[in-house]
Amino acid sequence: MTQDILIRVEQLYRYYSGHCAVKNVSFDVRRGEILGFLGPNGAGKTTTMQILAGSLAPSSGQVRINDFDLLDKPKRAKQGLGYLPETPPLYRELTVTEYLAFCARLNRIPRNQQAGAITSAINRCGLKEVSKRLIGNLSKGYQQRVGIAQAIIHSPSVIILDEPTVGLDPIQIREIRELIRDLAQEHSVILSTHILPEVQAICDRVQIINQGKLVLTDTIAGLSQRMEATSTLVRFGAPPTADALMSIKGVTSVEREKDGRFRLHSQPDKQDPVEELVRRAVDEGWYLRELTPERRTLEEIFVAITQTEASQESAL
Ligand SMILES: Nc1ncnc2c1ncn2[C@@H]1O[C@H](COP(=O)(O)OP(=O)(O)OP(=O)(O)O)[C@@H](O)[C@H]1O
Repeated sequence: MTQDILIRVEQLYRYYSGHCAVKNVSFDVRRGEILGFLGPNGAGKTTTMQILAGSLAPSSGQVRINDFDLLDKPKRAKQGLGYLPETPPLYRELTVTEYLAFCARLNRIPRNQQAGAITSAINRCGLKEVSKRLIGNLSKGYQQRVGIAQAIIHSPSVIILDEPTVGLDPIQIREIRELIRDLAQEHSVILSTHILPEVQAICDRVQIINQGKLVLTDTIAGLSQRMEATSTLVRFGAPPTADALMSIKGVTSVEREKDGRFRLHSQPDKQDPVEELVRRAVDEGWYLRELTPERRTLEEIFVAITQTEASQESAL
């Protein structure tokens, strides 16, 4: 395992009494990256994250963290990992500092380094003003920060955040996303979420899991490419016939909208019809008034990928 690969997951399976929740999942997490682990509810994200965190045993497969096998050397492997579960493990009756002191001991931070580790986690997670308050009295956004502080207290090389913005208001969501980006300067991050724009906003790379299987691994740039326009809305002063539009190279189908506009479909990896469209509109006097490329949303790509998988499965 090279120094740049912090986590290596190989052929992971997890069964719950006959039901296969994670099927043959393999991936790496590299130094310095924020990896988005994206999937709908019930896809197998939490199960995978729990296995990585060492709180759930896999049915088969291997997880190595900083080159330590999670099953053979659990203590050494877990030292390299911080975990914020979907429901943060908080003690509401403790103050923030008391709770983090408890977490520092749990993580076996040497006694003479505990105070420094607590102060650093408090500062990095923006908890200074609430450090003496009871956790139970904090807002959900601050409670989530405390959850993140416990995940980083032992300076792990990778942190796993499972749905860290669920249940937060829009301002808290923005703040937590900023915090994650800040943390990524020192830690690699696995961000497990079902929120597509969250992955786009924060991550470098994305993996999509559906029904326990990884169905896509790509960079965010690659994902953007998949979102490139496959249709163009056009409006003309003197509209041509649909047949004339169909004759443009690259156009695969033409739809007429109720408001008189046309939607021209094309294929992303084939000839782009726009240049010829503009030239013909000028040459043939169609008076082009509007030309709007329509990008595929991440949702559409997600649905397309997951539906293709589902139809392939049902065909077997
Ligand atoms: N303890 C369990 N016993 C039985 N089945 C389980 C258990 N935990 C999860 N499952 C099932 O395994 C599958 C994957 O669940 P998992 O919680 O990993 O998905 P998820 O992607 O995290 O979804 P969510 O975002 O809803 O938590 C689901 O079908 C779920 O019902």
